[in-house]
Amino acid sequence: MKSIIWTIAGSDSGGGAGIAADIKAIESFGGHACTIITALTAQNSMGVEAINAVTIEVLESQFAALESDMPAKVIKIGLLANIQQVEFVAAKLAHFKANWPLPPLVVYDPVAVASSGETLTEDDIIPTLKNTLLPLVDVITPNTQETQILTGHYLIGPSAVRDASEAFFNLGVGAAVIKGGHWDYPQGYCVDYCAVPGQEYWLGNEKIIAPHNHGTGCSYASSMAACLGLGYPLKDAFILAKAYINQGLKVSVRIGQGIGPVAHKGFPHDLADFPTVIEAGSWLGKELELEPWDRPVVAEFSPSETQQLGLYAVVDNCDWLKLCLENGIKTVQLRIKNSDTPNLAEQIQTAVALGQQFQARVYINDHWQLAIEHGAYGVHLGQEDLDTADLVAIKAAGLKLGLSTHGFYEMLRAHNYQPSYLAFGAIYPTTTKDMTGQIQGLEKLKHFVPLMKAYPTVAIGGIDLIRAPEVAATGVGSVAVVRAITEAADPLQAISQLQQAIKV
Ligand SMILES: Cc1ncc(COP(=O)(O)OP(=O)(O)O)c(N)n1
Ligand SMILES: Cc1nc(C(=O)O)sc1CCOP(=O)(O)O
Ligand SMILES: [Mg+2]
Repeated sequence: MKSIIWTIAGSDSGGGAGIAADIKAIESFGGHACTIITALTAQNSMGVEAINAVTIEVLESQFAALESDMPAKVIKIGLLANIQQVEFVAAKLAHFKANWPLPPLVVYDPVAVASSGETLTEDDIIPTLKNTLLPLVDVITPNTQETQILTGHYLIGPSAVRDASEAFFNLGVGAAVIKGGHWDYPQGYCVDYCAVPGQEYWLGNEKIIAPHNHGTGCSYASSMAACLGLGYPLKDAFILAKAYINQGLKVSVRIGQGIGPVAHKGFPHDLADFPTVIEAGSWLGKELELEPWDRPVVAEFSPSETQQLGLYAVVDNCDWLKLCLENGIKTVQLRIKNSDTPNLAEQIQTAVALGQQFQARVYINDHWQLAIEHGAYGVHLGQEDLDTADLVAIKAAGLKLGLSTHGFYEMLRAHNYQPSYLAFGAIYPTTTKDMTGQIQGLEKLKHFVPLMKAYPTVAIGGIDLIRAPEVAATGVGSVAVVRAITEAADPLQAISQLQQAIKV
């Protein structure tokens, strides 16, 4: 069933922002948009002529109709036209959060000031917002101006952005997404910030000069709401929303005599529309004073000689490794998770030699120092390893590098390093490793593969003989398995059947 997203917002008679933008963005991501209209604004591409707030009775009737039949997974809030509306909506949200079996997530785009500069609210709602609504908000998506109004922090640099997000947390907000569309820092770039207590994400891309940008704030917040409704983690919703807006800005056109609306072009499929994940050590990271600033982002690892890595066996000792190679598997990983394994170095040395003997691609998981020491073909690393491994040394030694990714954000982060292949996981639930909260499913894999078509791609996690054909049908270049081989009643038969099953 489609996930239901309510949008509580104003109607823009010009069709560019508010409810109109919200519906288009939510539907673009496959959500179902339900609407609770707070005001019938009279506006066009030139500006706002009237607000026309609805009464609390009209608001109540919309809530009642939806609550009895179509409860929301995510509630996105835009324009609240007056203090009574703020108080009423806050009371409703408090009730839903306390009483619904599945409490809704609340995404709030504080439309305190219209992009045209005209205020859309009838009175000073800021104190009421802070006291009643913000403590119920899971994700707030203000622009720089709205951030300044709500937190009192003037965004003169990265540390002020951090301070502002802290101020939101102190007001009871769960996560802050501060949009940098109006912020020219670094010059010529558009940098967005997302934070939950203890964790922050920065995204950036060259500023897209698009005069027709009406409705970007509403569309951004609705895209995030839709993605959260689909079960994407916050960091993935963040990157998808930004890609959606970039895509829309690039093709937006004039409608009317003034500022036209951002375009709505469906789920973002073009890598060129995705922002860069800003890492400490990159030039953008240095501009933003991200730490540690002295760990350079190393890119362009030795390219793979083929896009199709085929059946990829992930095993924990050299007996299995040899059996796989003897039976024709050309991509194998030695994955020994216990660093105290007494003969670890010996096993890695043997694995390297077996790879050479069978002219196969043998990757060493985790132990990159020993992999370099013993002249391995390649290493496979996880996202955490990117913060600690000596990537300069791995690249200098000419080793291939495979990187794990779990979702859009990690995929775009891995893309910064231009590894030899990208692995997407966990596609299905698995008992080999705790992947709670990181199961991607086939539908996401269908997005990952074409986005990253420049790389050899690998799917991993819970893949067996039955699932292998549908995984291979996504176009992924390799299917990686542990248990489908090591726990098979007849491993040799399993290898042969898996090889057949992934031929598309
Ligand atoms: C092909 C492939 N993909 C993903 C992984 C997982 O690697 P990582 O995230 O480093 O986790 P551990 O395997 O170290 O637990 C992999 N090993 N191989
Ligand atoms: C080692 C590993 N890494 C994963 C990831 O998603 O990064 S899933 C996984 C386990 C794969 O084992 P099986 O084929 O037995 O499900
Ligand atoms: Mg690892």
